[in-house]
Amino acid sequence: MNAANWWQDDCRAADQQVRAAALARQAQLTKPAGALGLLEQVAVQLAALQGTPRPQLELPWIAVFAGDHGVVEEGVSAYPQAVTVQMLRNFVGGGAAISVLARQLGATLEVIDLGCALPLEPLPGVRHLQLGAGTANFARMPALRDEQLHAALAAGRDSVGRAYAAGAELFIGGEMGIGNTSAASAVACALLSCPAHELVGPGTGLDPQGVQHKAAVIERALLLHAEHFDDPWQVLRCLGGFELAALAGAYVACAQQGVPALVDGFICTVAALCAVRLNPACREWLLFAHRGAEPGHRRLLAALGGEPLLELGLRLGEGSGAALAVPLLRLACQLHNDMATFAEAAVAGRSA
Ligand SMILES: Cc1cc2ncn([C@H]3O[C@H](COP(=O)(O)O)[C@@H](O)[C@H]3O)c2cc1C
Ligand SMILES: O=C(O)c1cccnc1
Repeated sequence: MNAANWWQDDCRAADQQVRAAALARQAQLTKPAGALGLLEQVAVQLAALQGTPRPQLELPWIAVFAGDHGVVEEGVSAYPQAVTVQMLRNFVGGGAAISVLARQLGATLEVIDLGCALPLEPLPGVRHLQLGAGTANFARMPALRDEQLHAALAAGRDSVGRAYAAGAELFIGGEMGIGNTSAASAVACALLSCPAHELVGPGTGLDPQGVQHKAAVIERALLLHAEHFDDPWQVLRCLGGFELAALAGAYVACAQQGVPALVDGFICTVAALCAVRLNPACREWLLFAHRGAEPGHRRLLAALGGEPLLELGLRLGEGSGAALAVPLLRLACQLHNDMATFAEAAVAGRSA
């Protein structure tokens, strides 16, 4: 193994003894067996991942990765590229959806600028890594250079390192980058061997004609880069983005460092698919927050065997859907930890 390819290093294993204890506890709680559905499963999974029979979710860590996309010159987004840097200011100004959600949750919000196309002044509270002035247009050439992909993957890993050091019990990745539903769709088509029209959707709000044009641009790019599609690293290099790669690196690092990750929307789920292709053992550390409105999200979740907690018609990104699922996960933990057992409450168990 190439030592530089840190993403191939071993992942931590969930604690199977704790899982068995957590499952046994669920069976003793005063409710019909299985009656809390997916909430039981996520509490047990969090217990096994956190290595404790009493899972906790006091400090979620939210990292929003931002980067621009050269493919926007093909006219694939309903919004102008300037929105990426403008939203970076909004994240730290406190007015973005994820800023509001992070405040309400008492979560740490870290904002990482990986490389925007438009000029951006240094912003207090933003980590500026400047991997380039956005990616290249993947409809014409590879989106990233090798060193940019290495740096983006490492940026995700390093954010997880800070989350771990801060004692965060959950990692949420978010993204910002006009055009990134195109990059995400292209990556997903390459990894799933799927034609563009089956995965591409409106993103920020293209009309049906716009979606058709976006699919045609992606189809052209798929033909251009097809020789690389058996290697997830090459797929990210040819079709990905700085923030997609950082998210993929973060998800692998979560599994290596032992921090459960809660995956957000369509874009994050594509990054999760990349992570699982780069290092299949990381799958166990991924929880899925929601199924969003972008039509390809359903297929992505199915490919990953991910069972989302929420379905709210979200199509925002930024990590917002994952943040919205945190109260539910917290309640799942509290139910698991604080409900009485049949014996404690003197309630009769199942008769047959
Ligand atoms: C104001 C605004 C805030 C956002 N926050 C997240 N996105 C989301 O929309 C973008 C992807 O959609 P597309 O591929 O169609 O450009 C990403 O930046 C994503 O995070 C936003 C988009 C806008 C316009
Ligand atoms: O689900 C997402 O991640 C998404 C969908 C549309 C626009 N931005 C993000």
